[in-house]
Amino acid sequence: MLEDGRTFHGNSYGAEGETFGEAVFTTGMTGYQETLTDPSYHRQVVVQTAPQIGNTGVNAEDDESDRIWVAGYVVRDPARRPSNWRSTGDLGERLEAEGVVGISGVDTRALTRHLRSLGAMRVGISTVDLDPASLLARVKAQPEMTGADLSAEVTTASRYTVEAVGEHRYTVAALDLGIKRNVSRRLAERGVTTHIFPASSTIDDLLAVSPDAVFLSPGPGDPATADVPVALAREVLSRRTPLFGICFGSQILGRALGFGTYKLGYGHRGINQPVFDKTTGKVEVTSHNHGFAVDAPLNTVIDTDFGGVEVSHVCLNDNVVEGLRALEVPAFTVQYHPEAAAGPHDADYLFDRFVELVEKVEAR
Ligand SMILES: NC(=O)CC[C@H](N)C(=O)O
Repeated sequence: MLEDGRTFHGNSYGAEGETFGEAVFTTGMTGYQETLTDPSYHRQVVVQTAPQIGNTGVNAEDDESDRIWVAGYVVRDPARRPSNWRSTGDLGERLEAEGVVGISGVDTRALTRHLRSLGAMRVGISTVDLDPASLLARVKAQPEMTGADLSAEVTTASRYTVEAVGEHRYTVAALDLGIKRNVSRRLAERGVTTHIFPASSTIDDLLAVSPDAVFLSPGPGDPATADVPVALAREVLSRRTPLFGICFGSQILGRALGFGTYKLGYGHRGINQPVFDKTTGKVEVTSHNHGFAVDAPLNTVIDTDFGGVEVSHVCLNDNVVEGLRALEVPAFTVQYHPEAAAGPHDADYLFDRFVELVEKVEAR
């Protein structure tokens, strides 16, 4: 039941019961396990446009966090029998085991077109309340994503460390606003040890590990609510410690530089979004999961409290800001996911850019 009253009937998939959230669609044809376990999908009911989901089962290696985060799951045709050499289980059974309410047999193409025309909106899925009027009333009583402050609900309870692989080169303090495992994995491959901090950490907490750089993670919710991490980012910028932000982290760094953020109509979620890197002139195919974006002018150097800043990356579908680069302090961001698993890997170079930025600052 969507908040505008449009209803889709289907079969129970995963757990029975009832769930509510923001209905969003993702166009990724692979990587459903990574999608489900991405904390940025907290409070969102994910609609998969790919018609068949679950074909390769689930495995022990691909989770991006230690649980499924989506509030609900909408698919067309779930696999009746998974088959893959890495598969250790069935997706429907895993959804059920984790209490995730889903629905199958839905015309996900019609649902996606509806969301694309009218925008992301609240939704409910129920196997218990089949009365449209009462379900609709409860959908409308749910909180909206605009104004949602969710970092405290997804962040780590205490600090932990992911060690560098091979020789240790640098130490990064990462603020966990909903981090995905592949971020620290990508850094570890480059000799970086990452200390992952709870969202409420202060600048002194971060400085206690003597970081060579700070990372602001992806995460769920409305960046306009993230005043505490924005203040922290401003302190990091003032200290000229290298700073890299991904997605939610990009929005926070954008706000720290003085930009506003706004909600997109239906967001970018998928793994084939074209992004133009203005620093190289190259187009990369990238993974996205964002419903908000930074509001900044595209083709000019913008004067901020921390010197000139330019938009470094732009989405070629709709000209949305996909990255920022500070010219006078060592800080940059991307709104999309260079750490993307199951790929694509075009944007992997951004982790090299981060390490090169740290190298440059250290060499001074
Ligand atoms: N993946 C993310 O970090 C998402 C950021 C933010 N919650 C958005 O939807 O835009």
